Amino acid sequence: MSTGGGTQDRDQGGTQDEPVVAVGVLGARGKVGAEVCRAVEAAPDTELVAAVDAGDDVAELVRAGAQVVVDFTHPDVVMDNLRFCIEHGIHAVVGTTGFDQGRLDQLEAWLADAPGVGVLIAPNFSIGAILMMRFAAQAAPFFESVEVVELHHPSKADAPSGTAGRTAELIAAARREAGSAPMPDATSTGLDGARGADVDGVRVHSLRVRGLVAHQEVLLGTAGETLTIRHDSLDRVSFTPGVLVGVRAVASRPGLTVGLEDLLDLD
Ligand SMILES: NC(=O)C1=CN([C@@H]2O[C@H](COP(=O)(O)OP(=O)(O)OC[C@H]3O[C@@H](n4cnc5c(N)ncnc54)[C@H](OP(=O)(O)O)[C@@H]3O)[C@@H](O)[C@H]2O)C=CC1
Ligand SMILES: O=C(O)C1=N[C@H](C(=O)O)C[C@H](O)C1
Repeated sequence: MSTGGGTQDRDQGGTQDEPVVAVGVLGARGKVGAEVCRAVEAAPDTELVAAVDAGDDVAELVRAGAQVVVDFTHPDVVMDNLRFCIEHGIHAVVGTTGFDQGRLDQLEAWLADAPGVGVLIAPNFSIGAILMMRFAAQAAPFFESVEVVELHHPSKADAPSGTAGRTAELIAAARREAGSAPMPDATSTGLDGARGADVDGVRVHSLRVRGLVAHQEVLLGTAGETLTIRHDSLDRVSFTPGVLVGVRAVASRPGLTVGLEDLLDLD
């Protein structure tokens, strides 16, 4: 569905110095995509020019003049969407999960043939979740044990969540850099899955419970004390300010960027 014109300065928002960004949304009728559409329409410096969902013609993004596409679809379709965007010179801000190293390598290869195009992939766009990941990585070398528990709604396709996978990788990297010892675990017998998934040596446990949105705890422990770092997304509006940060920045970051943290002034 086209929703209006392409690139222009908008009377109420964009100026000569601040052009309005023409945005297309893929997954526009989904839980997060619908919130993103509302946020893009409400911001003074972005304009929703195309709202595309399953069954719609993706070429509408080109016809509508989208400069940046936001993708919140499904791990099974996101690579085809990104190939289309890159081939058509459209920058992409991606919330959809399911990216392993193989997929990131493929994106780098496509982007090498499209200089100037930027793709930003962030496993979580909420500021609280980004800080939770950072605090967990900072704390991890100070404790003998660190495990991740992620809790989501039962419509979620992937497990563990992209956020939990990224958190585990950041924890593992921080512990490697600090020379931390392997975590203690005497388990020698147990049911498959009882100890969760092993992500880079960090145990990750996935719960799917009706009523939940998106939640994560990182539990750290050492002799005589524990520390629990918890984040809760209670509403999907929590993701939209970060998405808009990405929309505004992606055109000035050609190539592949993973994670929103480099775009925020966290240090
Ligand atoms: N990075 C982040 O901060 C966040 C990431 N996510 C991730 O975003 C993704 C979407 O989540 P959520 O909104 O909850 O999921 P939903 O299932 O609610 O929404 C996905 C939407 O995309 C549609 N869709 C499917 N295939 C295509 C296609 N080829 N082109 C366009 N649209 C398509 C779906 O249609 P249909 O239902 O008909 O298939 C659906 O409307 C997931 O991977 C999730 O993990 C979620 C929250 C935050
Ligand atoms: O599917 C979801 O809902 C979410 N997906 C992302 C993930 O897999 O980490 C982000 C957030 O947890 C919500």
